[in-house]
Amino acid sequence: MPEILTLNGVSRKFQGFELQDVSFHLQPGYIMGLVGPNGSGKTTTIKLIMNMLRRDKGNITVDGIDNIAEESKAKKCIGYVSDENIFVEEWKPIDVAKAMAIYYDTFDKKKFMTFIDRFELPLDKMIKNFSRGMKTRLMLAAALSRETRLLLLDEPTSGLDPAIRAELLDILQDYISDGTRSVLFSTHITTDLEKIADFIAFIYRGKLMFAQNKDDVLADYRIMKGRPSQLSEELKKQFIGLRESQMGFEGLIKTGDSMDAPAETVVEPATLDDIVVYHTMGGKEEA
Ligand SMILES: Nc1ncnc2c1ncn2[C@@H]1O[C@H](COP(=O)(O)OP(=O)(O)OP(=O)(O)O)[C@@H](O)[C@H]1O
Repeated sequence: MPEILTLNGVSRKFQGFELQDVSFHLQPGYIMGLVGPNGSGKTTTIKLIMNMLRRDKGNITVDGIDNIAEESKAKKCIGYVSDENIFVEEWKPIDVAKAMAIYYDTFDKKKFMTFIDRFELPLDKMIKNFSRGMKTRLMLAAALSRETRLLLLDEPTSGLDPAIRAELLDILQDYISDGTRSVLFSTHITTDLEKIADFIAFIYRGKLMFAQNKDDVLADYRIMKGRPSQLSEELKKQFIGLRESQMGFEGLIKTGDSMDAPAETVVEPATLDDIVVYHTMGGKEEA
């Protein structure tokens, strides 16, 4: 079975920003979370996969299909949820169903209606009068109601209330459970990723810092805390990001570098949030 998604040396330049040489792949049956601070290139990466933006370099395949040479075939494999509404604002959910049935031969109206009901969406209201979370739920209902191999979701959980968010995470796990499909979703809510992601791709200032198994990522880093007197210049150099105060210090360090921690410093597991936040504070560049 081919990889569900492959990016090879993908680059795109805007004024003041460049997505540089991004390469990663996603195998069937897995969920990958795309993280990084505001403006780091997550939406740009997702739009390049959707060919909504032209890349300058590199190539992208979806289920083995080149996303430019065979664009419509590739897009049929993808269920896409944008960070903004993609439907005509004057449409009601029933108009979305009509349009989906025209564009996609695998669209299942019954399934769509079941999701409309499950996501508690009104049938008789125009999309322009939907809240942000309702718009996201509608795009999810549409994306989940046809046969796809990849769900490509741009911050799908950020506008959702906790109950629907938990439900969505269950839906995503269900989606990949037969081992033939995958999910790539960007988010700032790293606790969602701690729950369901198998892989984490971390983009910062247009560069892919890593795309790795989540457990390996968590095993790779530690938080070290201590008193100011324990922080030598030598130790400072080891930190990826460091916070100092008169009371003490706390920083992110590679697990290997934490092995010879000075006596009485505290070394703890790092969360994904710690890993993202400390990487963006500056300090040592990744090897
Ligand atoms: N069409 C465009 N024209 C010019 N610059 C753009 C365009 N699209 C994106 N950018 C720039 O590319 C950079 C990355 O933006 P992008 O939306 O990919 O970030 P992001 O990681 O998704 O951020 P956020 O977490 O805030 O959604 C930003 O500096 C943005 O201004």
